[in-house]
Formats: sequence, structure tokens, C-alpha cells
Amino acid sequence: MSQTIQFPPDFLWGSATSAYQIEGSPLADGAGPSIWQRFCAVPGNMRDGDTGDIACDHYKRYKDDVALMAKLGLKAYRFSVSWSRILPQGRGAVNQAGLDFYGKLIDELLAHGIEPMVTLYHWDLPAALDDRGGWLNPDIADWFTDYARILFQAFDGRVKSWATLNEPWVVTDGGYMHGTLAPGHRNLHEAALASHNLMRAHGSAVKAYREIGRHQIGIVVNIEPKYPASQFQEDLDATRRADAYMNRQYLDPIFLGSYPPELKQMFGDAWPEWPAADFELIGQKLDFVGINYYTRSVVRNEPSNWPLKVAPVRQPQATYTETGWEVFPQGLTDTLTSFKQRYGDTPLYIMENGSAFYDPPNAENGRVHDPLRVDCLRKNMQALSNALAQGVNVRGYMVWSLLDNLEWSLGFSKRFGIIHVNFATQQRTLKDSAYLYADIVASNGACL
Ligand SMILES: CO[C@H](O)c1c[n+]2c([nH]1)[C@H](O)[C@@H](O)[C@H](O)[C@H]2CO
Repeated sequence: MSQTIQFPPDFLWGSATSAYQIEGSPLADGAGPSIWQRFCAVPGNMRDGDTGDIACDHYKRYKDDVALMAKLGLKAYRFSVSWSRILPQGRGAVNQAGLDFYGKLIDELLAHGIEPMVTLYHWDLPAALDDRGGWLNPDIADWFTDYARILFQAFDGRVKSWATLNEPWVVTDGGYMHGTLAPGHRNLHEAALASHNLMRAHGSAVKAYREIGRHQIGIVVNIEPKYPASQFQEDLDATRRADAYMNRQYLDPIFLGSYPPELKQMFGDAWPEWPAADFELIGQKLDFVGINYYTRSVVRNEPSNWPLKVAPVRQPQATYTETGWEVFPQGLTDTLTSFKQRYGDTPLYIMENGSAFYDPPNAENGRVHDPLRVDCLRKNMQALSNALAQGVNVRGYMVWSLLDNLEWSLGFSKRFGIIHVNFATQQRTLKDSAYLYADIVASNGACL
């Protein structure tokens, strides 16, 4: 139901990217390789053999890209830091040139009145740490905290918003459960261990921030609300399993002090009794939670599907994006009201929301018309406003993404940007969705 669209006067409008997806120059100026460097080098891992070697060439073009953010009137920009630019070996000696790059980016943003929002980890683990077990090694909580502390000390005077992890679920499910993302493992025991170590590392970094930080810190999770395909008990149970695994697995231990019981049922002996002290660490109070919302899932029971025993049910009347995600703005409203109901009034940011539809490789007459993405953006604005009207404490919205970029193992085949990138020439062109977003930002949504 459409209601009057209204946003709080200080609502923070911005856009989001991540280091490996846009920067290029992954080994420049002393940087070390990440697990994505390795993953891309394995034939068959990446659509069309695409890599992050150049991507959007942002490492060299960041001033032009910040100027485009300013042209759109953005108030904030969410980006991630490449751990292996800062610590080429993942720990030990600091690479000053890596710190200098992000310092220059932050200063450029501030000079344009754009608030930097930093994600410490957006999937690009230093390869040297993967050689030591990566997220499977319990020591990674300390390695991550040492890395975080270096950034806090270097930038907390200029960065007021820190997120420890981007989507621990994707890191675990893609990197360790199904092997579709770096480091490409497929092992139930490893998935459980990596997931828990990610949360320990998150809590340890938050604890370190409380000792030296002066601003706000949180985590970013992807939420995909689950709806039962029928009211048969088997589908209701399947929906609950899917919700526990994808959505509650990370927020429950932070806010409720324990994992959803369905996880032990699903993982079996791969899910040990975790030490109680871990939950004290994981449960550090957060200043905000970032939520990435793209789509929902309609769920049915499917005993043959390892290990969750669920399957999605395609909705025949719905619009689907190029990534196969149903356009379902009501799911954004439901995600936000459900968060409030289960976890309370912690401030929220939509840290990613967007859609991949086909855009031509080259702009035509300086324009890129993207009507489906424009329609999606409008509908998601309505859904977000509806959640605000129901009292959900949402503080800002970062559209995914500023630029067309490397969509991980899908390469450059999927375009999420509101700014088109011609990857042959690196030419940037504002899409129609960029012009709409600029109007939304300028009018605080009143133009809708
Ligand atoms: C399953 O998680 C979310 O659907 C999700 C979608 N996305 C993400 N998470 C990641 O944070 C981005 O790096 C992706 O580029 C972006 C688009 O695929």
C-alpha cells in the first residue's frame, strides 16, 4: 500500500562500493595479494575470466569518482579497505602507501562534504593469512583486531562510521560452504568454524574500538526475508530453517547471546558447543547495524538439497533481476519491521540496495536509460518510507552501487551501478537512475 513518502530531515543518503570490486591495481605500491587474486587465477572460477586487476580503475581515478559523487549530491560514501594494501602479509609490517591511498580518498571525500563510511572487511582476505588457515584459524580474531586498530588509529579522526564485516553469511556460505566465492571451499565443518571465527573477530574489533574510538561502529549483514510456499508444516519448518541460517545466524548471537537452535540441527556434529566466553565477545554493544536488502525468498521443503533441505519457489507474476532476484520491495519493509520487533531500536542503515538489469556496454549519446532500475529504486524508496512510518530507526540509505563493477565470480556481466562504466575505456556515464537518485537526495525524497 503506498503511503506518503517521507524521510527524516537528517537522513543520510549515499552510495556503496567495495575495494576489490572497483579499485584495480591490487598489487600496487607494496600491496599484497588477496584470496580474490588467487581465486581469479583459477580457470573456471570467474565468468569470462574477468578479474579485479583493473575493475573500475578507482585506485587511480578516485578523485574523478568522488567528483561524480559530489555531482550527485551524495552525503555519504560507503567503501571498504583492502586489508592486504595495509598489511601485505595480513599482519606485521604496515604498508604506508596503502594507508596513504585511503587517507587521500578520505580527505577527498571530506573536501567535498561527503561522509566516509568504512567497512573493514569486504571479502578480500590477505592471501598470506589464508595460507595460515584464514577464517579457519582462531588466531584470525587477533589478526583482524590488529588490522582494525591500525585503521582506527590512522583514520578515526576523520571517519565517524566503521563497520567490521560485510555479510559474514556470504563469506561463509560462498567461501566455505558452497565454494562459489574465494577461497572456494566446500565443507560443512569449515563453514561452521569460519562463521564463528568471523563473529569472534567482529566482537574483538568492536571491543578494541571501544578502547580507542570516538565515533560509531557496527556490522553489515545481508537479510533476505523468507516466506513459506504453503502453510504445510514441512514448508513452515523449511522457512524457519532458511531464516535461521541466512538471517538470524549473525544477529541472534549479537543481540540475543546465542545462535538459533536450527543451526545445530542443520550442521549436526559440524556445529560444536562454542565456548561461552565467545558470546560475551560477539555480543559487544553496537552503535548501528547495516542491512543489505535485495530480495526475498519463497521457501519450500526440499529434502534432497544439502544441507538446508530447502528450495526457492519462483513467483510467476514477479519481475526478476539479471541476478535472478525477485523484485519485492515489501520485503524491505518486512525486513526492517522484523528487525525492530526481534532486536529492538538499534539504529539501522540500509548499506546496500539495488538491482542488476541489462545495460549496454556503451552509453548512447551520453545517456544510459535504465527504466527497470529506476522503477526498482522508486518502489524501494516507498518501502523504506513505509518502514520509517512504522517507527523503524533507519538513519540512512546507501544505494548499491555507485559504479558498475566486478560482481565477484559473475565478473562484469552484472551491472548494479547507477553510473555506467564502459570497461573498455573506463568512461563513466550517469544512468537515468543516477539522475533520479540525485533528485531523491536533493529533495530528501520529496520528489517521489
Ligand atoms: C546475498 O547478499 C546480498 O544479496 C548481496 C548483494 N551484494 C552483496 N551482497 C555484496 O555485499 C556486494 O559486494 C555485491 O556486489 C552485491 C550485489 O550482488
